[in-house]
Amino acid sequence: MIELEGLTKRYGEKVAVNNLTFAVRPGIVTGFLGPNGAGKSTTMRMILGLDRPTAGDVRIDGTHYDRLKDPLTSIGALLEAKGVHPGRSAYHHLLCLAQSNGIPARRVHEVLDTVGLSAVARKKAKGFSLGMGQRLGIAAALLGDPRILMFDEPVNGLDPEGIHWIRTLMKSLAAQGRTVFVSSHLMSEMALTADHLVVIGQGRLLADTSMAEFIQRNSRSYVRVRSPERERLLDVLHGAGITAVENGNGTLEVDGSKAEHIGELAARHQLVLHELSPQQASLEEAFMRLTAESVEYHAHSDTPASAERWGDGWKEGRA
Ligand SMILES: Nc1ncnc2c1ncn2[C@@H]1O[C@H](COP(=O)(O)OP(=O)(O)OP(=O)(O)O)[C@@H](O)[C@H]1O
Repeated sequence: MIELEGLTKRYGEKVAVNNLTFAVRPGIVTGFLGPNGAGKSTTMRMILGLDRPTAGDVRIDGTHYDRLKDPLTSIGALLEAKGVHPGRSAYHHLLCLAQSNGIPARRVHEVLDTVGLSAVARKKAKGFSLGMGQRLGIAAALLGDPRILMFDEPVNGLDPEGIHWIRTLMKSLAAQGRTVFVSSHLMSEMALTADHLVVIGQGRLLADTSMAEFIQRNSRSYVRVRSPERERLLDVLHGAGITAVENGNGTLEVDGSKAEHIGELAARHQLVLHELSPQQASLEEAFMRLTAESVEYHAHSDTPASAERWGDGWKEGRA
């Protein structure tokens, strides 16, 4: 478990991380989401003791990182492209890391196998593709067989096969009971990977919620209807107790009614329809709305947004 309490980091006037309090639990994948510059990397660096917090506290299974006996056996991390000596092979890079951390050499073979690099283990790292480099970074994170794993934007720049592989790996690590904390600025990616979400914007906590709840709150479905006889359509819908919202470009959005029902109603009144399409608001859209609100909110108030606010904010914004 990773526990943050009031974690804050300032760089001069800039507050990169602002009073973050949350816990990352074992057995699930927790997604750490926020737009570029939200403070994700800074938070992860503080968890690893690479940056000193200005205020607040962070603990790894109850202990500060710098007091962990064998850190690599407690927490493994993939931060931005690690400094691998270009002339060194994947095998030697991992072997050096293992030897300097008291980890048996057989683990090097095991992790090379896990990440699928065994066949190129003796090749020099300078010939590695971006995807191979990511796999090597992940192998290093797994080396100490840690209970906690942290990945900063692990799918950046990877091809679909690499993305799928990382997604599967994270889920299997969580299924083994490990704590998996992964950052991304893409909601669509997290929707497929994470069980739980922590969202930050401008260093502040915006949401700490299960993915199921996020989806339930934000996947609003509605029907888009367009007719050359818009006023008559509105009257017919109104007469049937259906509320339609005009969205400005001549189309209507209808909540709480199926497309079939609207189509049959229109046919009964001999109304021509040019469009009748069920729509689903995307999670990416909901995430952008949530984080955009944080910017606006930041300008007007000092109080952090609550988890409730973003759910309702989305609905209010659509009305
Ligand atoms: N060493 C530093 N000195 C000054 N400002 C910094 C430093 N490191 C980060 N910042 C600032 O702190 C804020 C948070 O940066 P951080 O890299 O943690 O965000 P992020 O969410 O990881 O973004 P990205 O997705 O772009 O990596 C940014 O405004 C950044 O410019």
